[in-house]
Amino acid sequence: MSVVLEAVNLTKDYQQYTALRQLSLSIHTGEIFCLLGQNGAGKTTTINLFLGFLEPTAGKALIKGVEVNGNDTSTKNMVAYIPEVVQLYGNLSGVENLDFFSRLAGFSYSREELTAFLRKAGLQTEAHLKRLGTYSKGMRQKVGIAIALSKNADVIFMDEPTSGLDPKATAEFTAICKELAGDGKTIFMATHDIFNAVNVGSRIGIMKQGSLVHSVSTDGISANELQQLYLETI
Ligand SMILES: Nc1ncnc2c1ncn2[C@@H]1O[C@H](COP(=O)(O)OP(=O)(O)OP(=O)(O)O)[C@@H](O)[C@H]1O
Repeated sequence: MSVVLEAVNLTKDYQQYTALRQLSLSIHTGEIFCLLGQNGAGKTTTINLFLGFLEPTAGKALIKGVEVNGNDTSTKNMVAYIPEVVQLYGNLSGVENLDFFSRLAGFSYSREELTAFLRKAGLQTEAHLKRLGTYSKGMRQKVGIAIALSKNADVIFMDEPTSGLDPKATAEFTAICKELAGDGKTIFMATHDIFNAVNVGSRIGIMKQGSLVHSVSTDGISANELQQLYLETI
């Protein structure tokens, strides 16, 4: 498996404060990496450095071997970002939102192709033509995933993807992530949801005050054991 995401001594300081301290990490194709840590541990900072929204103070972030540089779009084209609350147009339908955002990214798809992306993202066909304003949080998230698929992104970053989702929506989300990883997508999520991290993740990182303290495989680890490790760490 090839390395898709790499951080090499990646560091971000805000004046005197170090939000991310010498992160070194390699994530391979098809991995689902879940980053845990208390509020302020540096999870969003890590994602923003990979997305090129922030400039590192030291070290580098690479995507498929290409160094992330805020002024260069080459790595931006390889990634998609799904924020905690997916911002879409409430007056447009799911398919219209997808059409709009995929065009913005430079793609033009037929109606059949758009609905195929929505179905792949788990959105039921009956919902495709309904106004976004009527969608639940989980449904909006599925449109976010469909947008990521339509951009042909190799890596999908997610911030708090299961916060506020009910157990059924969380289970659906987990199944979709696993399917995408099986198709060769790489997923990096920041989360507080230990139980779901064990369920969905192939590897878990635990951050404390800007440092990655643990990076463990989920093979053979229970949610209770991970919770114990988390509590001992933070
Ligand atoms: N623009 C900024 N200026 C100064 N400090 C900042 C700035 N952005 C983030 N920080 C600080 O950097 C630290 C890491 O923040 P970050 O958002 O990465 O944490 P997080 O782990 O994502 O937290 P949460 O779980 O609350 O989202 C925090 O202490 C935060 O206050």
